[in-house]
Order: sequence, then C-alpha cells, then structure tokens
Amino acid sequence: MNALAATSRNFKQAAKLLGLDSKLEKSLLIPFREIKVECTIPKDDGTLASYVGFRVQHDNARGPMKGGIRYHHEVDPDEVNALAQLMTWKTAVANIPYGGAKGGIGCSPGELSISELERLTRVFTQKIHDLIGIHTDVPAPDMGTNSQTMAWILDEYSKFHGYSPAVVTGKPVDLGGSLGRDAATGRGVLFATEALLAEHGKGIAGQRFVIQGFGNVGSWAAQLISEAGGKVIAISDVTGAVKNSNGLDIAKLMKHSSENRGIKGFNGGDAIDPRSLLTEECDVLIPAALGGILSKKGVLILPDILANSGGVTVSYFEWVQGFMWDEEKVNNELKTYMTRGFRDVKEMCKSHNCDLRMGAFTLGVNRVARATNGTAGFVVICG
Ligand SMILES: NC(=O)C1=CN([C@@H]2O[C@H](COP(=O)(O)OP(=O)(O)OC[C@H]3O[C@@H](n4cnc5c(N)ncnc54)[C@H](O)[C@@H]3O)[C@@H](O)[C@H]2O)C=CC1
Ligand SMILES: O=C(O)CCC(=O)C(=O)O
Repeated sequence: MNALAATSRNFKQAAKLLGLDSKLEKSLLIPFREIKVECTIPKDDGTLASYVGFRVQHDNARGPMKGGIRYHHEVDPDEVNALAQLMTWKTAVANIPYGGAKGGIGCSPGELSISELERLTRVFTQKIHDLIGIHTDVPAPDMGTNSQTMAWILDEYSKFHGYSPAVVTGKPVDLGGSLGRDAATGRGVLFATEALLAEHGKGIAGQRFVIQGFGNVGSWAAQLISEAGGKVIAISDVTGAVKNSNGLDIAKLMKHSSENRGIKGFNGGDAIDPRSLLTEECDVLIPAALGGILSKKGVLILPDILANSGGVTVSYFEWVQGFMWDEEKVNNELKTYMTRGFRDVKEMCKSHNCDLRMGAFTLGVNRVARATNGTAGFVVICG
C-alpha cells in the first residue's frame, strides 16, 4: 500500500470511530491546494538540469499550513500528499495553531554542490513565493534539507515580499532561528519514548535501541538516548549499518560520519547488512529515515504523528518567541508539549478503545474537525 493510501486509511478509520459526518470526512481528506512546479537550473559545469518540485497544502482550519520541504530522489506527488495530510493531524496532536503542508523536490541532494542546491532552492522559491507566507503556509526543514536551505528560502522570498523572517522556521539562529530546533525532533522522540516506557514501569537507561537513519533526527536521538543511559546497539544510514551489542560510542560515530559522509567504515562495531537492521533484536526501534515500514502485529508502535512532533513544536516556539528563549526553556517547554501530547493520545485510546496509532489519529482528526465546524459558514480562511 502506498503512503497516501495508508494515511487515508488511518484517517477514515479515525473518522469512523469519531462518527464524523460523511461530507466533513470528505472535505478533510481533500487537500486545500496541490502545487507542482518545474525547476530548471544551470549546473556548475554549465549544462541545464530540470527538477520537479511539489508543495501540498492540506488543511488550514487550525492555522497557517505548516510542514517541511524534503529533497530526495523518491519524492513524488502521492508521498508529498500523504506527508502533508500527516502534518495536519500532527500539528493538531501537538496542539499548536497550525494546519498541515509538505513540500519536496525530486533530486539527490548528495550529488549536488552547495551552489547547485542554492540555485535549486531559489528557483523553487521563485515558483511558489506567492502561495506561501506567514499567514498561509510556513515551510521548514525535512529530510535532505536544513537551516541553510531555510536561509535561502527566506532570502529569496524577502526579495518579493520584504524581509519576512517568519515565512520559514528551522532557520539558522543568526537569522532568528530558535535555539534547540536542530535537536528538537530527536529530543521529542526521547521525551515521547520516556513517556511510553514510564507506562510500563521502565526508563531509557538500560534499554537497547536500534535506529534507522543517522541524519538530523537519528543522530540527535542517538546522542540524547545514550546520554540518558540507553544502549544504542545498531544504527544504519544510506551508506551502511553498524552494530555493537555493548552500545555504540555515539560521539565517535558522529565524528566519523561527518568526516566520511556516512557511517560506513566505522570501526567501533561490526558492519552489518542494512536490510537486517529492522529485524535486530532490541527493546525500542526508531525509524528515522523513510516512512512506511512498521505494521507488524504484536509490536507496540508509538505513532509518528506523536513521536516526531518535537520538530514542528519547536518550529512553533521559533515562530512566536518575541525575544530569544534560552535552550533550557525551549527544551522544558518541548517536554511539556510532548508529555501532554502522549497523555491526550492515551485518553483517546481509552475513550475509543483503540491502539496508540488510532488514538493519535482520532485526537488529531477530532481537533481539526471541531475547528472546521467552528468556522464553516462563518469565516472563510483564504490561502
Ligand atoms: N528534521 C525534522 O525536524 C523532522 C524529520 N522528520 C522525519 O524524520 C526522518 C528523517 O529526517 P531527517 O533526519 O531530518 O533527514 P536527514 O536527511 O537529516 O537524514 C536522513 C538519514 O536517513 C538515512 N537514510 C536514507 N535512506 C535510508 C535507507 N534506505 N536506509 C537507512 N538509512 C537511510 C540517511 O543516510 C540519513 O542518515 C524523515 O522521514 C523526516 O520526514 C519528521 C519530523 C521532523
Ligand atoms: O518544523 C516544521 O514545521 C515541520 C517539520 C516536518 O516536516 C515534520 O514534522 O514532519
């Protein structure tokens, strides 16, 4: 089942549990706007290269649409649609006043130079600048993009609309970004996992973790989990996978990975087949690369729209902090939001007699449905 079909199936199941009116259900499923643009840039060698960029704006009943921009060779309209819809439920689960959107460009960022990436990002921004904005749609980093990408979008957007730092989040701190945003998704994963383990009378310390992906989310999660006493026994990235049953030295692995553009060749453990990573015996498996891999029965799943909501939550803090919060305040507030999100999901599980994934979907869908009912007929929110 592709990502959009799987996401829509979860939505429909939640709508059924909530007893949503069928017309409302239909309107919540259909995206607000789908954008597809052609982006042609000169490569460094003077030849032209064309890429396809997408932005799907799913829903704005609870606030401006919000979500990352992904650079990956597998980006396609169905995937971006699914991810945009998930952002709508995710911001509602986190209870921050945003809707949902997602964007992406089908490209291999590792094969482009910095100046090619800059040109591609600027052309993409030129194509979508009149459809995003502080009150409509606020992009952020996702897989294959980072704070530098956001700085280019901000700069390009500002040429058309005047200086607009709030048009993106996940910016460099020097340009008004928030302390702690880089680590926020990984830190949110830690807080959500702590909340789940506490339900079972356990803590992070002593648990065995396996992590797929060692980029922004995976590397921060690994670092924070190992600081909290967890044992990270295996990690993979696009270059390979490594295992050490006594626990990997994450600081050394990070140094190796940044010097070698990947974890391949790390000598602090045994190289294993990346395909076997997902079946390594462990207490907690954290998929921090691509989506759509977990459906096995009998495994307790902390749903992504809760577990990885730390990034967008700190994006919201970035957006609203009038003067810069110190990192401790950011992290403390994040813990409050993540713990509250977990508690709210558990309440939905109890009242609807469902698992955590459906608890998160019913929570998110219910909040968006209430906001939609509250505005329908009175206010038209334009994008
Ligand atoms: N960055 C953020 O704030 C947020 C990210 N996410 C999600 O978390 C996931 C990871 O995002 P980032 O860490 O930001 O991306 P990233 O681009 O920083 O890192 C991605 C990592 O995944 C690895 N990878 C790619 N394909 C792989 C494969 N087939 N097998 C194993 N590893 C593979 C890459 O080598 C890299 O280590 C994505 O699904 C993203 O949508 C979700 C919420 C927020
Ligand atoms: O920080 C944000 O606005 C969104 C991050 C994102 O794309 C996500 O949570 O999946």
